[in-house]
Order: sequence, then C-alpha cells, then structure tokens
Amino acid sequence: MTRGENNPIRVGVLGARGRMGATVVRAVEAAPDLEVVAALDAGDELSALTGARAEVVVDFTHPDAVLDNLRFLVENGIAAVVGTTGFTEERLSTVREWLRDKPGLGVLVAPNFALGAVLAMRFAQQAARFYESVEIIELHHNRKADAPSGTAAHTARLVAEARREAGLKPGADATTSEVDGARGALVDEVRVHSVRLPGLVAHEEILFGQEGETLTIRHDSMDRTSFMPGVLLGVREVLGRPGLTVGLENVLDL
Ligand SMILES: NC(=O)C1=CN([C@@H]2O[C@H](COP(=O)(O)OP(=O)(O)OC[C@H]3O[C@@H](n4cnc5c(N)ncnc54)[C@H](O)[C@@H]3O)[C@@H](O)[C@H]2O)C=CC1
Ligand SMILES: O=C(O)C1=N[C@H](C(=O)O)C[C@H](O)C1
Repeated sequence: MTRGENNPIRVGVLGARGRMGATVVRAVEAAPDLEVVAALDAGDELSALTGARAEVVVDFTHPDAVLDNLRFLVENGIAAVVGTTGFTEERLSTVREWLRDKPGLGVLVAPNFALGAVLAMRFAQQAARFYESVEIIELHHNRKADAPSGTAAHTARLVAEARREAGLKPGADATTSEVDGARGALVDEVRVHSVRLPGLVAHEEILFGQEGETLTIRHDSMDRTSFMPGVLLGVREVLGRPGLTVGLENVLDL
C-alpha cells in the first residue's frame, strides 16, 4: 500500500520536550502523511518505540545520549533521522558497523536541516579553493550544550578537504601573542569561533580572505521552524535509503 494520508508513516520523537523535539512533534502532527506514535524524553523507556510500532524515529536529544538511542533503534530495525550533534568520524564509523548487520535499514544524520545552512556549506565548499585563508564564526542561543556547533565543525571539514584537494596550505597570519582562545578553535586546520547570546537562534558565517578582498557567506535561522522542511523530508526519504547518509545535501541531491 502506498504511503500517504490513508497509510501514514509512524514516527517517534526522542527529545520531545526539548526546543527542537517539541517543534518536530508539532510539524509531524501537521503533516497528513505522517503520524506521531511516540513522543519521548529523558527517563522514558525506549521500548515504548517498539511498542508503538514506530517506523522512523527523529532524535534531537544530547550528544551524550544520541549514540545509545541510535544503537537501540538499529538493533530494533527502526529507521532514524538524527539532528543531534556530536558526530565525529569515529562515531559515524560505529553506526556504519551496526548497520552492516541490518541491510535495508536507513539512518540519516544531518548537522543542519535548514535549507539555507546546507546551501551555505555547499557554497563555502565551492569557494574554498579560491582563497588563501578562511575562518568560521558560529553564533547561537546561550542554552546550546556544545561548541563549536555541529554545523560549523562539518563546514570546517568540508572546506578543509576542498583546500587540501586544491593543494592549499593553512592560511598564515602574523599573530604571535594571544590570550588563550582568542583565535578560536582549530577544526581540521580551520579556525572556528563560537558566540553564545540570548536572543540568537542559529547563525553561521564563513569568511574567506585574500589580498584586496573578502567573501562572507552567512546563514541565519531566526526560528526553529526553519529546520522542519528538512526534517520532514528526511523522515519521508530515510525509509528508502538503506545505510548511513550523512548530511541533508545528499537527500536534496545538491
Ligand atoms: N541538525 C539540526 O538541524 C539541528 C540540531 N540541533 C541539535 O539538536 C540537539 C538538541 O537541541 P535542542 O532541542 O536545542 O536541545 P534541548 O536541550 O532543548 O532538548 C533536548 C531534549 O532531549 C532530552 N533528552 C536528553 N537525553 C535524552 C534521552 N536519552 N532520551 C530522550 N530524550 C533525551 C532533554 O530532556 C531535552 O528535553 C542538540 O545537539 C542541537 O545541537 C538543534 C537544532 C537544529
Ligand atoms: O543547538 C542548536 O540550536 C543548533 N544545533 C546544530 C549545530 O550545532 O550545528 C544546528 C543549528 O546550528 C542549531
């Protein structure tokens, strides 16, 4: 039977009382082809997901919790759409390893589900080989648990890879005296600066420089609804995408 209003995808949400999770619950409830069958938060039993026969689970929890959640989902054959940050290459390899025993099962991990953020990362990747130097500034609300943001870390890796492919060395500067942290954190040889302020939601600037000019690529999420079209697309697509997909750009086919 084809999926749609008469046969909605059964969706579970982890982190349902959080900022993102609560927004996801509302977005899924408003989509006629999707149905919330479980909305869980810290302290709830994951077995409620199997009890509710969830087909896809959306995880917006905490970097310390997400891997245990994901292991449960994979073991139980439930597809996952993961927005929670903290995914290093090592963690991604672990997930690939688990999925090896589950042919047909899909997991989508995306550091950012906002269309503009995905485009900004792609534009930065394209610009990377043309500039001598690059730095990233990410700006977020002051309730954010991690720094730098998952998006900034992912952007840094993409830009660094493009620069390496072009044979570029890390950008040079004359700063020899600095207060610890003043020049940001190095992520794959790219400097990343994290700002935390009440009033902000999620923002990223990628700054490129060379003699005589700079290029700034900036994306702003003003509201968490900006992530919802990407999350819902992920939920609809993950059932047909076996294995691990990293980044919404692969689903959007950018
Ligand atoms: N990929 C993307 O587009 C986006 C990713 N994020 C990421 O999503 C994560 C959550 O962000 P927020 O919603 O702002 O955080 P939040 O702190 O508002 O919500 C997290 C929720 O998860 C719950 N939780 C913690 N451990 C849990 C567990 N083991 N099982 C079930 N629930 C658990 C907490 O009680 C809380 O209600 C962060 O890693 C953040 O960086 C946030 C926005 C967009
Ligand atoms: O915690 C947030 O808010 C966000 N987290 C993600 C990240 O760390 O990149 C995505 C977005 O920036 C919002």
